[in-house]
Amino acid sequence: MADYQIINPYNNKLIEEYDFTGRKQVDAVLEKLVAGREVQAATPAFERSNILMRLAQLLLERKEELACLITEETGKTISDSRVEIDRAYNTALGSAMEARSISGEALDSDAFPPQREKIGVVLWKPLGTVLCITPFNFPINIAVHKVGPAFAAGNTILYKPGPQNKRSAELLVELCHAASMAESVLQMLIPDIDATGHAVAHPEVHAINFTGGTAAANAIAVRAGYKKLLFELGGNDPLIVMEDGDLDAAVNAAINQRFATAGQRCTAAKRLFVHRQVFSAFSEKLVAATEKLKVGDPAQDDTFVGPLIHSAAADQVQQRIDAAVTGGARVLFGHRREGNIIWPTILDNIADDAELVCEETFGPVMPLRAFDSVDELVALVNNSSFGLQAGVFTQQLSLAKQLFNRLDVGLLAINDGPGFRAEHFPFGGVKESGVGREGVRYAIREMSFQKTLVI
Ligand SMILES: NC(=O)c1ccc[n+]([C@@H]2O[C@H](COP(=O)([O-])OP(=O)(O)OC[C@H]3O[C@@H](n4cnc5c(N)ncnc54)[C@H](O)[C@@H]3O)[C@@H](O)[C@H]2O)c1
Ligand SMILES: O=CCS(=O)(=O)O
Repeated sequence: MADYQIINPYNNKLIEEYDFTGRKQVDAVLEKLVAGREVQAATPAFERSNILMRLAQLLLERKEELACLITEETGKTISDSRVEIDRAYNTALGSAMEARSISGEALDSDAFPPQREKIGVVLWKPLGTVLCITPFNFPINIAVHKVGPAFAAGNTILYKPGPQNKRSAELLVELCHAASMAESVLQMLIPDIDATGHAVAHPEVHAINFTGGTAAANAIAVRAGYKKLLFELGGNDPLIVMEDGDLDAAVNAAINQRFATAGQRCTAAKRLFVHRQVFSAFSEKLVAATEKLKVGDPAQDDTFVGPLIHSAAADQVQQRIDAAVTGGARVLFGHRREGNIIWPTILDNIADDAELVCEETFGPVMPLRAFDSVDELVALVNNSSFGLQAGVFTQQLSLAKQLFNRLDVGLLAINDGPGFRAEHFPFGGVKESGVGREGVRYAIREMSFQKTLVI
């Protein structure tokens, strides 16, 4: 039996089965990427930019093919998959633009005695070879968020996609090579866990750019030693509705940022905190909007919620919902499953220590929690091992600024949900949500080092 079977999460059909690669293939590919550093060193920034522009164009030209592959592999609805390719286009375009402006700074030595009349010229230089490891849920855009900036910075790249995403990843690499990214500059492998760890520890790998869960991140950190780590990890992001918040806008954000992608987003609105004064009105609007969502075949254009990535993922979400209900939670909508599909589910009266609330729950379920004061809200939101993003609906700018300062997150969106993301904004969290920042310009710096010339 093959090491891995790609099974369509909606219809359980076998798409492909294959064996993982081993340490020998990792060593052989890294030998190519060492040679590729000379190719990168000889490629000026404007040529790297042009290659990334061509990649952006190819992503648009092959959008439907890429979107269908994502839907087949992950069960993401075709409408969400198309949006992902539009986002990947922006990410590639942003990488192309930033490649032309990786600027450093000049320093005068006369800031401190003795007088030496020296000038320091500080430039950003590539680290060398970056191992880019991506998760299942946004297989193309998250890969472009790694490959694009790594290439723009002048690195060579070993790209390790999720095992479920082999075909979409292969097409992405085909497009990168068609855009003239040399094969000695970008290589893709799907090694087994041991060989992946071998790559992490390999002396010719200078940085690990990883997006995924905490368990994998911890395993990588153990093998990586003091290499540069860029970790984009989990989230348990709050969507907050204050007593003066726009309830229709908040419902729209909650629906799109929790039930789209079947809730499988690091920045999904996984916990909803609603001021008690508007709790009933918000809940009624939310249920009424949720009832209208189409659930089912992700290949249909009008489907809003498709299946989770596999049965184990659906089992975990169902068990957490069942446990919350057993613990006294009230079901306002949903609590239904068919195959790998979990219906959009809305609960309230949930215990604050329920696993559904305390852990990162990767599914279309919304726990609603009423609160009465800002101090209570801050304590509830910060009582998490994660700290990725947050969103608050309020008209009080002073309150929003207070929450910006008091919440342990990497981003606070005002009158939007925690799922807000612009590809060129800095992206990342605190605590167990990760280390470092993506967002094209910031990722370029993470995969570079500052080199100073003194004149
Ligand atoms: N912060 C972000 O930008 C972001 C974005 C998407 C997903 N995520 C997180 O990713 C998780 C869901 O994605 P997933 O299920 O693919 O995550 P995962 O951690 O299971 O896998 C992520 C990647 O790491 C690889 N991997 C797994 N174990 C490994 C190990 N021991 N050593 C090296 N590599 C290993 C996988 O093959 C995959 O390519 C969630 O926690 C989600 O919050 C975070
Ligand atoms: O899973 C999170 C990825 S994104 O949609 O926030 O970029």
